[in-house]
Amino acid sequence: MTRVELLPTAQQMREADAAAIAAGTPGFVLMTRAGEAVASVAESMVTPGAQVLVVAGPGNNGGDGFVAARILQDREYRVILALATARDRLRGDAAKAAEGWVGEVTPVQAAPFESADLIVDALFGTGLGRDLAGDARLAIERINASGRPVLAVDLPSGIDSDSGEVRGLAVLADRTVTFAARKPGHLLLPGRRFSGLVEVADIGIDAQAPGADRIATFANRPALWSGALPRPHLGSHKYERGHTLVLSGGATRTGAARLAARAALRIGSGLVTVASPPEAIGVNAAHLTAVMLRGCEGPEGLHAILQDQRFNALVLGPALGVHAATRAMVAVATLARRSLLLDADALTSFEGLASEMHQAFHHAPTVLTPHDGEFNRLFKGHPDLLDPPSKLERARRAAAYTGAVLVLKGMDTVIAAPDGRAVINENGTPYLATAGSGDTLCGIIAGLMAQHMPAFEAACAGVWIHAAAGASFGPGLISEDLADLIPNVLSDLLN
Ligand SMILES: NC(=O)C1=CN([C@@H]2O[C@H](COP(=O)(O)OP(=O)(O)OC[C@H]3O[C@@H](n4cnc5c(N)ncnc54)[C@H](OP(=O)(O)O)[C@@H]3O)[C@@H](O)[C@H]2O)[C@@H](O)CC1
Ligand SMILES: Nc1ncnc2c1ncn2[C@@H]1O[C@H](COP(=O)(O)OP(=O)(O)O)[C@@H](O)[C@H]1O
Ligand SMILES: [K+]
Repeated sequence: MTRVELLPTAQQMREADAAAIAAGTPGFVLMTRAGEAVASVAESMVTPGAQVLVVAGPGNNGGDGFVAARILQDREYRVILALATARDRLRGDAAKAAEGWVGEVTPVQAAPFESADLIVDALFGTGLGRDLAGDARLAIERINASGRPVLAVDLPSGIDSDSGEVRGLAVLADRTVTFAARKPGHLLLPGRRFSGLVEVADIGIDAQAPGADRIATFANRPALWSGALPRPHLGSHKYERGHTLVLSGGATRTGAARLAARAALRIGSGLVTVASPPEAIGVNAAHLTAVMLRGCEGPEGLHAILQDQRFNALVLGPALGVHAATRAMVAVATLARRSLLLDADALTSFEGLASEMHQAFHHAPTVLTPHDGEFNRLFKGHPDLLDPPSKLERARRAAAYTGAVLVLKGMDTVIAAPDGRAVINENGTPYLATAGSGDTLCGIIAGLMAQHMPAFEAACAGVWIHAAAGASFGPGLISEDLADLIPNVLSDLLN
């Protein structure tokens, strides 16, 4: 929890590997340490003397498998080594590791998958370069059909290290031992689901320095943003803690705004006002206490309210309606240059009109919070933003395109900044998939921005706090609960 966790790309791992070798640790020593780590986790998964099937591929991932096989054999496990390539095609350290294996080498077609007590998947790791076919694919089909416990070396074979995508087919592992650092593919779906429990083994490589491409991806941990969390001081007055304005929908669609407003107040925004269309004033008034209420009719109404400079953060979108008036409100809010959060209908109103958002948000802190459906609608007609199979890449490109911080929601929420920084969240719970939970997230993030937290940090913190609040409640969670769970999460973070 206390350290920032960089998730290196496969390329950054190769650079870190080369740096360790240049600093005096031979590649074969790194491979030996990797194989030792695999062997010790394997031992923890079986009883003494168990039958372990190591399935090795053509590269260094296979090399790690050969080392692990030798160690387990020395420790008197019954090891069978199945190789998914011709032995004479092994090169470099992998060939050297294979020389250390004195047992038989079984072709994968003949390997006893179903009778193994444990299968060690050492087919492919960070070097997977294309969709699977041939012997390797057959081996994965057999592993998955066997029903036996599986330990993956570095990554479940078939999972793309950078994107978490399945390249044709992938091993469904119970556990994964990875080296030096987790990779984005361990946190992004579907890779996260295929990886099982992931352990990181220190093999003497420093993978925490971004590589030459400088594009850094991090796991969402408090260490990234807790220093920027707002902390009121003795002399703080409420206006210093910001004033969040949340736009309400019409008479039958007011709940979303109130959920966001309450969350903004709980996260510490000094004041929160719901701006309501005249016909919904009554229903909003009946439900609001600490949150204030103002009448607001359309874009002109919003323009008039924003003459008061103290409104410094806005939530626009939840239940506002999909129409031109919502687009006009977004234009008013953008011109007003306040911290701005756009969600739901504010995004869907721009369906097929994303070009109107091109570089629109560079002038003030702006956060967009689409789920996949909203993202796909918003960027319809922009294959460069929609087509990359990697969620990380889609979010990064959309952030660069709009100039806003992009929060692409889901179980593996990605937060991307226009400058290329990106963060993957992992502390959520499926209980957050409940009506109104996204509205609460809007209020949390806007409330943090109202307190002058920078947009990217506010988005990362907001996503984490929202998820921690949901997870702390668990079964039965409804979105009305979420705001009131924030204080406990906050006090853990601030103390
Ligand atoms: N970096 C480090 O710090 C350390 C890394 N270590 C370990 O090395 C692993 C990375 O090794 P790696 O680079 O040799 O790649 P790896 O994953 O074995 O696969 C490459 C091979 O697969 C082949 N191939 C690719 N796609 C294919 C496909 N679809 N279908 C069929 N073949 C395919 C490809 O062949 P080619 O593309 O050349 O035809 C090549 O032969 C890493 O995950 C970790 O376990 C540790 O030892 C210690 C330190
Ligand atoms: N399976 C899941 N695991 C973790 N978080 C989830 C899951 N499903 C949804 N969420 C989170 O719940 C929230 C739902 O938001 P959204 O889809 O906008 O719902 P709504 O419009 O009903 O408020 C998002 O923050 C999303 O990341
Ligand atoms: K593997």
